Amino acid sequence: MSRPQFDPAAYAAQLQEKTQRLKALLAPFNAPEPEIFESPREHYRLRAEFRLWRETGSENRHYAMFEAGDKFTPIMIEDFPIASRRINELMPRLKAAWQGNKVLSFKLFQVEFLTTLAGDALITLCYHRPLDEAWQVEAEKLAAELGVSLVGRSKGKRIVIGRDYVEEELTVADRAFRYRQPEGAFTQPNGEVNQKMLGWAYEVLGERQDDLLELYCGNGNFTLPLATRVRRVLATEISKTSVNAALANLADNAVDNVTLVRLSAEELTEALNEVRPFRRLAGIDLKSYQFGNVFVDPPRAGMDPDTCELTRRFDRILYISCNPETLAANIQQLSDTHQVVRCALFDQFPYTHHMESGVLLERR
Ligand SMILES: C[S@@+](CC[C@H](N)C(=O)[O-])C[C@H]1O[C@@H](n2cnc3c(N)ncnc32)[C@H](O)[C@@H]1O
Repeated sequence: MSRPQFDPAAYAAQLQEKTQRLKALLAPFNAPEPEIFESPREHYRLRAEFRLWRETGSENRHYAMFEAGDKFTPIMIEDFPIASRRINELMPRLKAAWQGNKVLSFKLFQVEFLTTLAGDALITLCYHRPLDEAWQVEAEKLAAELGVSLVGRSKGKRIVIGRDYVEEELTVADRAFRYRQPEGAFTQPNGEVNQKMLGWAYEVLGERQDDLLELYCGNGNFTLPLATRVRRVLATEISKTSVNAALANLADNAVDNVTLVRLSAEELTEALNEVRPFRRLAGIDLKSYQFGNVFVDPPRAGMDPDTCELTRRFDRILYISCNPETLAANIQQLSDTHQVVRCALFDQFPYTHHMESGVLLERR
């Protein structure tokens, strides 16, 4: 993550610029006016990742970040107002702990914080050395002192002290959903805005009598509330860690109309096009679904052309995107059969040019 230029006075103008950019990208498709969902101006980011910068000739290490494109000029970070209050409270306490403790600080090069609106916290410490018993003893003391879970990482090895996930609670249409969000897998960075996105998607999908196909479902962030709107859901995701979290989240929330399969979007497309069978789909009767709706939330690259083509089969395509350029390219591919009937801008990433958006496409 490069350093966002924190400047609350500039927030409104930056959001206006993003709104204009989204409108311009969606103008060729006669999209309606976007609904705008603002972010808190500070303490909105639930995750933060810092490199550590070691003073020359000393073992003192400092939190550091870099501007995009410049890996050599560290910017020392003492506090980080865009990050959650919990991260800001933990940062100096963690730094004091490693400055006074060689076992914890030796070859420590990166620190990652993961927190939740519900107040949970997990810290990942990344090392350029193997982790031994002495490290584990000190790390256990530190985890207890800070009241967090701790993960030590070194060359593909991982030691977990406490849990390897944080617990979150998000409310959608007056129902509270409990989530576990695993370390090392995707989570939405801006909790308040995420909750607004879930509410928007829930409202826009509406109450349906048929089924929903979900691609790129992650830890089940959208799956849980959207499952309450339809008869059945078939949800897919590529990451094993996220799939395991999603399975736990479905069980914890007693959501029982979802079938979850670990498949890439490309593999699912092949399965639905009967290009080849997949063992992971054994026992699932794809033909038994009455899919009227598809929900997608792909990574920045958007949907590949074949997956995008697959979504054309559905009357309703609900699309959340973290990259408006690839969103526009996908809509372009679908525009002869589908039209944009709702759209929204979710300001997940204040003080950066990044934006999250959502569209509902319906068959013409
Ligand atoms: C933007 S995240 C959205 C996750 C989830 N909807 C959420 O709100 O947390 C995109 C997800 O797509 C998954 N992913 C990336 N490439 C994929 C692919 N080719 N097929 C399926 N899932 C993929 C990632 O692991 C990640 O969980």
